Amino acid sequence: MSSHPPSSATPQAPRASTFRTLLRLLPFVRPALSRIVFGMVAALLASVVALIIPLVLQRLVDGPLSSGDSRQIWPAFFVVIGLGVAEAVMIMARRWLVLKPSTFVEADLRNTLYKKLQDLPVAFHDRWQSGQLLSRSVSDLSLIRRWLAFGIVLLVVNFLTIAVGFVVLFFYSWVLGLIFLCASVPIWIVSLRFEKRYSTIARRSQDQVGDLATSVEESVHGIRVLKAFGRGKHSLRDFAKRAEDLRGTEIEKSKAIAQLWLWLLLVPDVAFALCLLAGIGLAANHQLSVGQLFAFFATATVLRFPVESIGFLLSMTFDTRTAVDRYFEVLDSVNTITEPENPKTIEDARGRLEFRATHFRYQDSPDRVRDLVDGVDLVLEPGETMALVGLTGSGKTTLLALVPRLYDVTGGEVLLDGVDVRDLSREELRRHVGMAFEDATLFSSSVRENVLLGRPGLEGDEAEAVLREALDIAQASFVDDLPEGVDTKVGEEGLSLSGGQRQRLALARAIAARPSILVLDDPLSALDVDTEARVEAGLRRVLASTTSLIVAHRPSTVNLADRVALLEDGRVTAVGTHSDLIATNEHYRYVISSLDDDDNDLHSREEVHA
Ligand SMILES: Nc1ncnc2c1ncn2[C@@H]1O[C@H](COP(=O)(O)OP(=O)(O)OP(=O)(O)O)[C@@H](O)[C@H]1O
Repeated sequence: MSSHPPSSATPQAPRASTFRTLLRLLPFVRPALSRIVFGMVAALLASVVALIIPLVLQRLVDGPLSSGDSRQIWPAFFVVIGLGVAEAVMIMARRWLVLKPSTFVEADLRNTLYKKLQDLPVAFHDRWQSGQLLSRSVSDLSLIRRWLAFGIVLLVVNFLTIAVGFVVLFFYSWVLGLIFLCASVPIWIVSLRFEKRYSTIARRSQDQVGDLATSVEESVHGIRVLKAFGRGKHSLRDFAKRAEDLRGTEIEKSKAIAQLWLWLLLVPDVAFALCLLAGIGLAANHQLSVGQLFAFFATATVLRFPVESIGFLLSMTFDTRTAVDRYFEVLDSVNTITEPENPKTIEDARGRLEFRATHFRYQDSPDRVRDLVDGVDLVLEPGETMALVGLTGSGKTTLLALVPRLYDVTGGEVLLDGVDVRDLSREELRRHVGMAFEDATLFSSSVRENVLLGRPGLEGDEAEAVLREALDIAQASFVDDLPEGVDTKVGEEGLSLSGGQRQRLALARAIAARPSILVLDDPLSALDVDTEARVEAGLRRVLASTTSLIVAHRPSTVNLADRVALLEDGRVTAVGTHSDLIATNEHYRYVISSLDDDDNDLHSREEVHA
């Protein structure tokens, strides 16, 4: 799993404005846009209705209440009731209109992100912490959904309500309206300052959530190691520190919100008091009727919720802006493993593999270090089995990864039947090349699905035959003893199986793909000597028609190969049969003698292979 930032420590690119950032959601929101707009209209109507109620009250106070004509009270009463019901219906309509489409937008955003993650190269995943990706695809997206369903609608509507409300206040009394307007100026200043401060804290908080998710993911993933080494407490300390960092940031966030709230609560109260003072003076001088004064305060009360909620809605908007930023950081990542513009095809794959002056270095390797793969020239003829041998860390796994383009060469070429692998479509390349890794990864599905992963179109008897043959060659008949045979679910990452069992299934998966090139990264390391010998015998049958490049960590694996290539200082310095190289190459003898093998006698199992 990746272990490097981007995390909270990542320097940020220059920030686009909040509006521009949020606008990037538009392509995803477009299908839901009409409903969201209608939702806003419904919410706005609800606000307008709420603002009309004080008008009726004014008529009531200045009319029947002051004249004492009780008959006129009832119509006003029913009008107020009617307006109240209309407001409730509008609010319900708003919720109905926006809730459902926002879930579709969220699902679309999530699927797009997942697709992108599948498409991005291994080099991307090397750099990104899994928890950061997890938090982006779960909590950030749910934030965006809530903002779409609720935040943006109320933000727009509340601003409009406040604007309309101010006009109404001016309508009742321009003096009181002006006082109210001037008194609210500090709110706008504080809100603008809030944006800057809050956005920075929100970003830190969301990144720290990602760090925390990485911690959980790593400790769950490595629970066996932690338990075996009694590192639970250490891991807890590490986790607690990250949780504490997040708590600190959340407190900072709350303080910023609390400061804004202080102004949002204080300013209307002060404005109310000032207006009350001025209003009583105006009413005493008969410049304002009691009904108008009453309606003014009723309207100002209606405006209280929109004004107060602005703080919450702004913080929600800035949280969402951060979530959108984080989301698009992944989506904007460039996939360096590109599809060729004019892909070539290999009609009849023969399986000739050639490394021609191949160079490769990892993107974060320092300039002073020479290329890890530093000019490899190597040819594997069709049907040939080649073992790749070298000291640990010499770049064997890396060289193998260049064949299916898990990484792209940084110089030279890798050719398949004379075609540069970068000129083949990725889909075609993956059809020609099958791969099995030392750390066999299985998925939480059935044995059958895991083994036939590379043959998605296969069904019925044909699928069964391929499955059985692959399991047979990989010596994986243990699957028949599982509770539901090949339909048994192997659990998360196949952890219900032993390491050797997982390796055999991963090997069966590579075999079932029926590639013309098989790339095996020490696929038998977890097997006992006898099982390995049987697998080797099975492989020999398959490998006869398939070109294979096998990283060998045990002399017994070398035994499978027609020839052996020696990787030394980033180059292939010798190619030959095992016995030739033993006889002629000192470094090869040194490497072989340093390899771990339970069975040092290479020839002791020849009868098995015969
Ligand atoms: N994703 C990566 N990013 C940066 N450096 C890496 C990455 N993967 C491997 N390396 C470095 O490249 C070098 C070669 O690694 P590689 O796994 O290819 O060697 P190897 O010969 O297969 O080793 P072993 O025999 O121990 O399996 C190592 O020094 C390793 O630290």
